Amino acid sequence: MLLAIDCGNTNTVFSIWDGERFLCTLRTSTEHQRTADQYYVWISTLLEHHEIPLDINAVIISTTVPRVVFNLRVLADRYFNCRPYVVGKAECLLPTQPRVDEGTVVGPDRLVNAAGGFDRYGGDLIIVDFGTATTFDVVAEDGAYVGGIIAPGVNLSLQALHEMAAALPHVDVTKPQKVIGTNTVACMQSGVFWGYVGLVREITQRIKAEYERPMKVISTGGLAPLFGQGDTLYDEFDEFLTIHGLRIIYDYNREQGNA
Ligand SMILES: Nc1ncnc2c1ncn2[C@@H]1O[C@H](COP(=O)(O)OP(=O)(O)O)[C@@H](O)[C@H]1O
Ligand SMILES: CC(C)(COP(=O)(O)O)[C@@H](O)C(=O)NCCC(=O)O
Ligand SMILES: [K+]
Repeated sequence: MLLAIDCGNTNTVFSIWDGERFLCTLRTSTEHQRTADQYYVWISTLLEHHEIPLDINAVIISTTVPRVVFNLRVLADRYFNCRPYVVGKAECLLPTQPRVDEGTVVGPDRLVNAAGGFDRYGGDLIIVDFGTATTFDVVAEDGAYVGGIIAPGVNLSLQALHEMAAALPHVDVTKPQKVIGTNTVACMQSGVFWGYVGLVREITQRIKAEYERPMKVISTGGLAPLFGQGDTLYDEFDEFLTIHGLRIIYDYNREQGNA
């Protein structure tokens, strides 16, 4: 069984596969202090709940938080008796190399999205990923990651307003009924919601104009559907794009005989 780990700045998602068959995902908050033993107790309890035997013998990790790698490596070594592939490290091969400025370290999540997106939808893509940051990844005709955009995440923007402005409360993002807010919460929700709809529309349009070839827009991340509602911001929403990308990169390494 394969354990594929997608660790973002906010949440870590473990997905479990039996051969090619996807079994389940488990989600926890990202904390670099969490030890291998703590992960193991958590995974084994949840798998027991799902009635899935714990028979993991391969691990692949993508993380935007470098400090979590140590404990995840210990987890793989101590409990699953294997050496994990860590996306972005030399030991993990990529189907295509990114084409970016020399010395740039691309977020592994973006390389994984590019691999998953290319496998599912072909090249010439814009992938919009709503995470801690909102990222736009441009995938070329041959599947290479060739750049993109990093914007502040939706919840990060709302949190920043609350933290930096004494009179602004903590609010959750939602689609407001009206644009003109008539109370503080409605004003904040309108600013963030319509601001992000505009951000996504403007950035995708500008990428398309600069790229000079027809492109498909794929969205992923828990908040993506909210912003697509009733609008034509994306061609597809793909909740499992990142874990699919991890699967593709894992298979590629096996095919290449990279043990
Ligand atoms: N379905 C959802 N509804 C509301 N908020 C969500 C949903 N999914 C994720 N979030 C929030 O979006 C933010 C980014 O989460 P996530 O996509 O897990 O980020 P990352 O990949 O950077 O860890 C977090 O604040 C999370 O709580
Ligand atoms: C842009 C990111 C912070 C997004 O991370 P996330 O929101 O998924 O936690 C991450 O991809 C990252 O740290 N990137 C490094 C810089 C780059 O990709 O160019
Ligand atoms: K992201």
